[in-house]
Amino acid sequence: MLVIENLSHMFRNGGEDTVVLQNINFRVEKNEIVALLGSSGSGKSTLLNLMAGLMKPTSGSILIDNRAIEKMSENELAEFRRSHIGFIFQSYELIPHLTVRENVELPLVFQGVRDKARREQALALLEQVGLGQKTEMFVSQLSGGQQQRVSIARSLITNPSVVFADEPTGNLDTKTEKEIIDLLLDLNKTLGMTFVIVTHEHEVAKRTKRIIQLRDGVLVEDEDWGGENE
Ligand SMILES: Nc1ncnc2c1ncn2[C@@H]1O[C@H](COP(=O)(O)OP(=O)(O)OP(=O)(O)O)[C@@H](O)[C@H]1O
Repeated sequence: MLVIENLSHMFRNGGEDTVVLQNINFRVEKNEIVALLGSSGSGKSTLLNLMAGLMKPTSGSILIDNRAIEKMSENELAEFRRSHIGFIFQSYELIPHLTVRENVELPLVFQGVRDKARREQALALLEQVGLGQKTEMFVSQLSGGQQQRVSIARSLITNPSVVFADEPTGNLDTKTEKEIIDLLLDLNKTLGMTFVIVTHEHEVAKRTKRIIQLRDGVLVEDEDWGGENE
């Protein structure tokens, strides 16, 4: 359902070309949870930006649900992103003066979903991420780990085909990091949600069943090692 085909990208700065991704190929099936691992400068952010349709690749293709996103117009892409792709960011990107529930509802506001239906879906997801008691608090009153749970609930509310998590535990302590990855593994299992977790930490990556590793813009390893519990 996410297919990366012969993907290459270069940046052109004043006559000089920097090749950042070289002929990347992999596919992520529906219901999979994978880690995209690489050290700083390996090309993770560039790959993520391409997969999320935020940039067009120099060559190659990104298919999500059999649709080549690099071929879409800006409008098509904006609409496709809203309904097919979820995001989780290192710094949560929540709106501090809205409540927890309002933050989670926001993507549905943009889709024109009615009040009552929005509220019900948001409350159900907040229950699922362990924030059933905090729905009417402001996000600024929550801990980092709780804020990341809100952002996870928000990423799921449109029932996307894939959720991209960009260093989702980068701002969290080790214990909270473990809890957040536990939650993503649980949501993968219970909802069948597909996650791509971008990280530079091997400790985080090895908790998923499959690790795709980038080095200097090249995919050096794509290992399905069975996961920690199997
Ligand atoms: N706009 C740009 N112009 C030129 N080079 C760029 C540009 N953006 C990124 N790069 C280069 O591309 C390479 C990969 O960068 P990228 O940000 O994708 O790596 P990363 O693995 O995400 O690193 P980090 O974990 O530090 O964010 C780096 O060498 C970087 O300097």
